[in-house]
Amino acid sequence: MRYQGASAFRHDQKDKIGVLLTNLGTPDAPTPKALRRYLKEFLWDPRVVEVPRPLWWLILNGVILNIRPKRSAAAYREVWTEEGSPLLSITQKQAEALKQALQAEYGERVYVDFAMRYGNPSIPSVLEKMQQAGVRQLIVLPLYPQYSGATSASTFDALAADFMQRRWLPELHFISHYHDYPAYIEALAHKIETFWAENGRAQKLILSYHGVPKRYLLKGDPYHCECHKTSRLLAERLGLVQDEYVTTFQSRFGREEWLKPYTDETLKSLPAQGVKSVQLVCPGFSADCLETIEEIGQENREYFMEAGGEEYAYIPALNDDAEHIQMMQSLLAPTLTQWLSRPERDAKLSATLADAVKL
Ligand SMILES: C=CC1=C(C)c2cc3[nH]c(cc4nc(cc5[nH]c(cc1n2)c(C)c5CCC(=O)O)C(CCC(=O)O)=C4C)c(C)c3C=C
Ligand SMILES: [Fe+2]
Ligand SMILES: [Fe+2]
Repeated sequence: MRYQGASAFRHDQKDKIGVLLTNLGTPDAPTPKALRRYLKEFLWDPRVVEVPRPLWWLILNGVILNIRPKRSAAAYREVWTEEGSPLLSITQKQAEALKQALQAEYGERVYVDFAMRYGNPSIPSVLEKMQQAGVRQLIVLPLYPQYSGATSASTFDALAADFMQRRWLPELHFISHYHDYPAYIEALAHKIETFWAENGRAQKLILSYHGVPKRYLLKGDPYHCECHKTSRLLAERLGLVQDEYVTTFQSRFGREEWLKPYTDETLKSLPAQGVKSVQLVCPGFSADCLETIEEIGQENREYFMEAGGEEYAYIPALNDDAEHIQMMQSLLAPTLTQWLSRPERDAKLSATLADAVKL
């Protein structure tokens, strides 16, 4: 059978409105074996690595998957906690807090869950769970504030691939970005101001975003512009002038040129320009993860200190902060209120119709 139906469907089941939070994903364990599986899925996604498939298959399977898993596993071990991968445990907490908030406001008709684009819990497994639970209207909120083909569009691909196999599709609202949403800017600004109130201010604030190959920008990916717009709005809100902050890009992969300026090179060059104290914030990461805790919290700190820097601080991501959850709640509110204003499906009538079909 080509299309998967909901054969266990009961006509007296109440319809629900689903809210699905997604993030990138993470390995199941900090081991080379789990990393190999995770990186194989992640790096084979043509949205992530735009290189002709036969050539990339050879490089990925012949070189990268023989070297990278061991190196990445060592890095993941540095950040792994009793709750597992930080990205997974924080996303889980975000979903739980959002569920509490939305159900308190709208009641049990709203169903909240989370999924990962790569690894577990997978998008198809959570969509199946939601369909079984009666979700007929679905809002998907990928927790990527800035749109990129490599992240937001790739998440849409995974949804579409699942829907292509399903008989009964939900009504869909896909939130493709929120880089300039006022409550997001406000939550970031408040996080930074709270940090300043407790720790004082550094000479420079570094706004570091995950990079992508420069080629993607030249081909029309709006990610670079959206990062810069987030930075500008945040700087305006904080009253920062041009030389008090800088936007940089981190986490390069491979040999080609990525978006510049690079975070590591910027940090290595700042002390010689007289900047001895910096604070870093990563507005594109909605949850702390390997790339913030290890790369920004540890690796880049060493580069800065070795270059003559004196004070270095990382300001954590918004994670499951109440203000972050409220931001998500207000982002979802217009669609939720609109959908909730429609009459509920008449379960009683449907049950009768179903009986009629059986006769
Ligand atoms: C190979 C190219 C990569 C592109 C393009 C890319 C874009 C991109 N990634 C994020 C967010 C995250 N990336 C994370 C880890 C990570 N990213 C890449 C490569 C690319 N990312 C790799 C190989 C890895 C794995 C770690 C490693 O081996 O170094 C993470 C952290 C996941 C975790 O488990 O903690 C996040 C989050 C964005 C936002 C983005 C483009 C905009
Ligand atoms: Fe990445
Ligand atoms: Fe741009």
